[in-house]
Amino acid sequence: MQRSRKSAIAFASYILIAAISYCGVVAINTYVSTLTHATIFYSLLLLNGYTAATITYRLFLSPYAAFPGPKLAGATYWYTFYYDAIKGGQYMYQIEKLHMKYGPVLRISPNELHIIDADFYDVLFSQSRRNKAPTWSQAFGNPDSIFGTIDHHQHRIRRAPLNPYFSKGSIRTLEPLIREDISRLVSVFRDYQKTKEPVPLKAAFAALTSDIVTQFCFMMQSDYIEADGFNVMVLKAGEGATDALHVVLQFPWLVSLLKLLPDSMMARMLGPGIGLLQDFQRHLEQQIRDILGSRDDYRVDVKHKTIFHDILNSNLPEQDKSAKRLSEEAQTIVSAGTVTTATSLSGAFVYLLLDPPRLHTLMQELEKAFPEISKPPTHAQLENLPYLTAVIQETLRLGSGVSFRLTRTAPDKTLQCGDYVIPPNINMSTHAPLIHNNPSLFPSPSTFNPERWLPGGSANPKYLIPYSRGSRQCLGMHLASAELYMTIATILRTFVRTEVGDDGAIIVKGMSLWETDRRDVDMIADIGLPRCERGRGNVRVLLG
Ligand code: HEM
Repeated sequence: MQRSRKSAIAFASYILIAAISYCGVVAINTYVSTLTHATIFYSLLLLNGYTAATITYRLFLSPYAAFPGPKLAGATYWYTFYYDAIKGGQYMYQIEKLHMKYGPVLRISPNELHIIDADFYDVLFSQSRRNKAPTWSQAFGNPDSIFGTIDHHQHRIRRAPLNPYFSKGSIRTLEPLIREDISRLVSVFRDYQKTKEPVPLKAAFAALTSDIVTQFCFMMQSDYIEADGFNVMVLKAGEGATDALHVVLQFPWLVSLLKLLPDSMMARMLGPGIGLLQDFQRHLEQQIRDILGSRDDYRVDVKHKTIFHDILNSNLPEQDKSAKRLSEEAQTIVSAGTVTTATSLSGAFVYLLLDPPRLHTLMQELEKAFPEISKPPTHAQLENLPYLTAVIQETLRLGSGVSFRLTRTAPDKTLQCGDYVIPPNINMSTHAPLIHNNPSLFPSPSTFNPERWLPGGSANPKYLIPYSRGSRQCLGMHLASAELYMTIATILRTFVRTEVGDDGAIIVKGMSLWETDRRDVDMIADIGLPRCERGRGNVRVLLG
């Protein structure tokens, strides 16, 4: 567009805004005094000037203005707000449509590009210097946690003491704890089997993952597995906390405001589960204060070592060892490590139980590798099972627990994506579900088809990105992997049998879906976590 035409549009916008405001002033003139009228008039005039200048800058002068996309999205954040906050997590789907019109690099807000080129993913989410876009730092209310840390170097420093705790080797030593917790879950499932009550699978798996992560990191026994109904309120509070995500992204100061409210008011606004989360947070804060109070002791090899001991023992600067920051870190780890894996675990059971032939193939593999139920294979042995691995890859493609768009900026590099040259410091984002559901990468993307991951299959592991990549990729990915492999294998092997009927059809015994189908797991909205149809999502099975 030529500069003269752009200026004409800017001028016309200004005139329009001024005219609308003037009409408003004339309308209220009847009701207010002359003095108030004058105040309103000049305020609106100032506001108009500011708005017109902002819009002119965004549309014509900003470094984002060179990229294609709807003008309204480039002019105002209300465009994003409309699709995500008002229409409920729909911007991801609108972005998909806009990519079809505008191409792989798209301006989706005044200061964000969305990029759909799967081959650019490893460039964007790389180990090189990448900052997080500031908008997302506050998104979950923990701006000083590793997740909320904007600057690349500061993120590296803060993450360094945590990496060994979550390394593959460390998770291997954790296997007895994971196995013990899965056995506790099996015992509770046996009670459900006796009473013939449907098992709420997602709540059960959230109890499992929550018990594992709190024991592993904080030596805390939350015992949600044995709690009535698996303490479903914790799952609901975790999910409920993201309900406000899109509003918080537009008004980040709301988080600080909410934190000032008394607990009882928070519970009334956000539901009773928040009370449990608050109890848990208080417990963590006490634990941190206790450790900080015995600063002389934390360097010795304590028996009940928690993640805080590692952070306090590290060379992190003193301000990063404050109780407030450690508490933010702890909250991030627990919330990131609970609902995410529970979503994938419950998804896997739905996909498999709806597909007896594929479940049969998996059961045959498991029975061979795992002949005695009392002697379960290790995580490493399970990782060598090709069909189980394919089932988990396909589950993570279709139903991973994170749907929000991940953002990065390259502060000191110009990046090239196809024909586009992206200057330093531009906020760029990608929605993993849009890559995972791209039919040119994964034909018939909504079909559960583990075979696509087997040797000779069409799927390329390069495009499977549930945990993201680069220096900020999921801290808990090895833990999540151990939980997925060990839980799926143990629960199936303990409760499920399959056989071929006289007519050649596969008969599944021991477990069946209860009032549950794909609608209970298929994502139709992005609320940070993938959200299924309203009123659905309570994945239940009967054990018999
Ligand atoms: C299937 C399960 C899981 C999925 C799909 C998943 C996915 C992700 C993704 C996509 C990110 C990157 C966010 C970003 O780039 O900003 C992330 C970060 C993170 N995840 Fe996970 N996650 C899972 C399980 C876990 C578990 C079990 C833990 C527990 C410890 C965990 C802890 C974290 C933390 C602490 C971060 C922030 C890392 C950072 O910013 O450096 N996640 N996860």
